[in-house]
Amino acid sequence: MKSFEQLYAELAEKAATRPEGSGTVAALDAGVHAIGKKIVEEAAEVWMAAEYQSTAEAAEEISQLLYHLQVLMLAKGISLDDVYAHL
Ligand SMILES: N=c1c2ncn([C@@H]3O[C@H](COP(=O)(O)OP(=O)(O)OP(=O)(O)O)[C@@H](O)[C@H]3O)c2ncn1[C@@H]1O[C@H](COP(=O)(O)O)[C@@H](O)[C@H]1O
Repeated sequence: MKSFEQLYAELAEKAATRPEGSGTVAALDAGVHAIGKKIVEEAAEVWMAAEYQSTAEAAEEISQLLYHLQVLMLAKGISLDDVYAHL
């Protein structure tokens, strides 16, 4: 289990070191357009899970949406504090 901050730090490290086989590196290389499409797809899966699936399944979909949002943040150079400033 990891926190939102821990995941962001891990993904930032992946982006910097570009380890072989990293899905995050592949997503960043695919670019903002592809990441954005993934976010929309995952958001729809969150919605569907919340309406028709279990609480645990909805939580898993939410975790995937948060992951892809963080990938977009990294692709755009947006820090956690940049986002937290608006919360
Ligand atoms: N938390 C996540 C995470 N959540 C979601 N995903 C990605 O989102 C996909 C989930 O999408 P779906 O369930 O819709 O499955 P899918 O449509 O079949 O997926 P794709 O065909 O698009 O790959 C997964 O296949 C992963 O590619 C994640 N990929 C990585 N992480 C974590 O990110 C860290 C770095 O990962 P790597 O960069 O791969 O090393 C690790 O700690 C991972 O646990």
